[in-house]
Amino acid sequence: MKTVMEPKRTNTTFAEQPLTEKTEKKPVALDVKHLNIYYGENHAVKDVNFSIDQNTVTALIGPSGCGKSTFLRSINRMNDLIPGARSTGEIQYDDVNLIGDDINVVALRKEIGMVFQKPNPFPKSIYNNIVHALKFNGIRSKKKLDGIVEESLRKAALWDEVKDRLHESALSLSGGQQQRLCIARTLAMKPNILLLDEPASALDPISNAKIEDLIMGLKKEYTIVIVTHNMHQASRISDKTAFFLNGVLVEFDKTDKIFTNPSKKDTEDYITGRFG
Ligand SMILES: Nc1ncnc2c1ncn2[C@@H]1O[C@H](COP(=O)(O)OP(=O)(O)OP(=O)(O)O)[C@@H](O)[C@H]1O
Repeated sequence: MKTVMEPKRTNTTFAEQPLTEKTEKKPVALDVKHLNIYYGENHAVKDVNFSIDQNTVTALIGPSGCGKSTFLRSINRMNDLIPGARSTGEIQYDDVNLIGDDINVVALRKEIGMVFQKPNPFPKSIYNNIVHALKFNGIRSKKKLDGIVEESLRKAALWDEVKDRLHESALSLSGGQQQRLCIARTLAMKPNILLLDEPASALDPISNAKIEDLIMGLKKEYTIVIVTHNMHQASRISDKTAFFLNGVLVEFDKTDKIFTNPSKKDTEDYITGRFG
């Protein structure tokens, strides 16, 4: 696996820095230990401990404000952008603590990509949405860029719908297509882990189903962590489910177990809709 430690300076630019050698994938993708996240005085994530296996889909569920998105954003350091946010503890990834001080956040976000609730394509062509970051990272060969565009769009189950209109504006796509384009854009960076923050909640049921199928297919190649408010979606697509409440990880287990025989009463109350 690639590493996200601050790369050694060479005569290439910072953005072009290679992410160093690949070694064998470990069975655990992310190992979270005593993770605490604060916004000023607000203790939003409280002493969370669990590990996420490679090539699985993990659903994060829980009522609004329980810390799901905060936890998700901490994995690729998006919380760094929020004034007053700070974290303690560890998120181990390939023997590197992702919340440590010595992390190259640019490299980290290539390896751990994120897709948000609202599709946010650039106001550029479909093609340029995919190649934008690749060009920034020094890839110039048209043949290579064309290849990555096709590969990413195929993986995101969008190629057949857009292959004849690659140079049209991404904004001309439907919401569901835009979201698959955003997934393709993330896949073009060749990540190991995909973080999805309610990626289908703003979409119609057919687009939602396409995104769910896509996620289930992508886990062969990627480790996926998804925040969802949709219990049916969590039970359909995830292997494991983490239930958060008031910043605490109440229960983490196989999805079947969480939805059929949870160990904690709070989990049962939440999944059966008796909560709040
Ligand atoms: N940018 C921010 N600045 C300050 N506090 C924040 C910020 N984002 C979230 N919080 C606080 O952190 C806590 C957890 O919020 P978070 O958004 O992580 O919950 P969530 O479970 O993802 O909620 P939702 O399901 O509504 O998206 C809440 O108390 C919230 O007010």
